[in-house]
Amino acid sequence: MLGAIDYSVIVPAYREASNLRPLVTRIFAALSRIDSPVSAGQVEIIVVDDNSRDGSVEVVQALQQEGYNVRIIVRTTERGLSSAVVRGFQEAQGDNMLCMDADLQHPPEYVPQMLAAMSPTKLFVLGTRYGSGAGAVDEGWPLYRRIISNGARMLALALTSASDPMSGFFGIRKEAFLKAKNLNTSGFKIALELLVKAQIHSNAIAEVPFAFGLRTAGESKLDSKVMRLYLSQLLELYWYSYNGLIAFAFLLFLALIFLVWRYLTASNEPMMATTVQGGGHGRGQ
Ligand SMILES: Nc1nc2c(ncn2[C@@H]2O[C@H](COP(=O)(O)OP(=O)(O)O[C@H]3O[C@H](CO)[C@@H](O)[C@H](O)[C@@H]3O)[C@@H](O)[C@H]2O)c(=O)[nH]1
Ligand SMILES: [Mg+2]
Repeated sequence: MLGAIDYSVIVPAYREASNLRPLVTRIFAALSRIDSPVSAGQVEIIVVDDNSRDGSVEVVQALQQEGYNVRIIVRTTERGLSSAVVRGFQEAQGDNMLCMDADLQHPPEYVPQMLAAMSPTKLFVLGTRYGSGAGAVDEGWPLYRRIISNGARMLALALTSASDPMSGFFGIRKEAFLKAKNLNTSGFKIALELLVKAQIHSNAIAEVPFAFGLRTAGESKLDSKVMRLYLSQLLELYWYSYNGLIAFAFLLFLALIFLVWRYLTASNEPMMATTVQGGGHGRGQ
């Protein structure tokens, strides 16, 4: 697979050894189809792994030996989805960079279309789970996950016109990525961060409806810490995008949500239980 690399697919991965082979082979199979708008030889895949030590490195080495243009970066001093994506973008050879999850929830068959949607005028491509052509977003999801997903989306409405900045399946042109300064790389929402800080206007966004799959192997790493990080990221982005007054109003709104939540959860607790739970047990992000 020689020739210029125009497209880089960045895959943040933590303990995803069993998903990497199907991911890589399905992406290249989709690119090798006769109707693919992008050819396999133009594409590299970069897995950014946070020292999973679960055999991911060996899987990628085997795929390389079979001729797939894939490499793995193993980070040992940093952790977190968003910072892994940024690291991948920094290492990418292609001018068109796509981010997708390792766990096959972002279907590999959409990759050619997502890559081809980027151009000098379409600086950002977003896989969206909303609108016509998208599969049912939350089929099979528990209620709490649906509420979190929709709540998170609504809170970002005033920051971008993109229909689904939370999908995690998105691409950005290198020149736009380089424009974004002072990125907050904590948590999961790097797409929203880039949409705001690279100042992507609505007419520069291409949207591709897709059906969000179910994870069949490994575990989700989205925990309450990720949600708290998202709220603080939102606050910062409101501050960045608007004047302090609107950010302050948003802070009050968040405080109100918090109070309602405390009230609702407290009413389900015994009278004596004024303090609940210890610290989070999620991975540091
Ligand atoms: N390198 C690295 N990768 C990570 C880390 N945490 C998660 N990942 C990788 O990031 C991808 C998404 O993580 P999941 O744990 O599968 O998250 P999810 O709950 O399915 O959330 C996904 O879907 C959401 C939409 O419902 C998205 O909002 C979110 O960004 C993500 O794409 C997976 O490939 C996972 O291995 C980390 O600390 N480090
Ligand atoms: Mg997932």
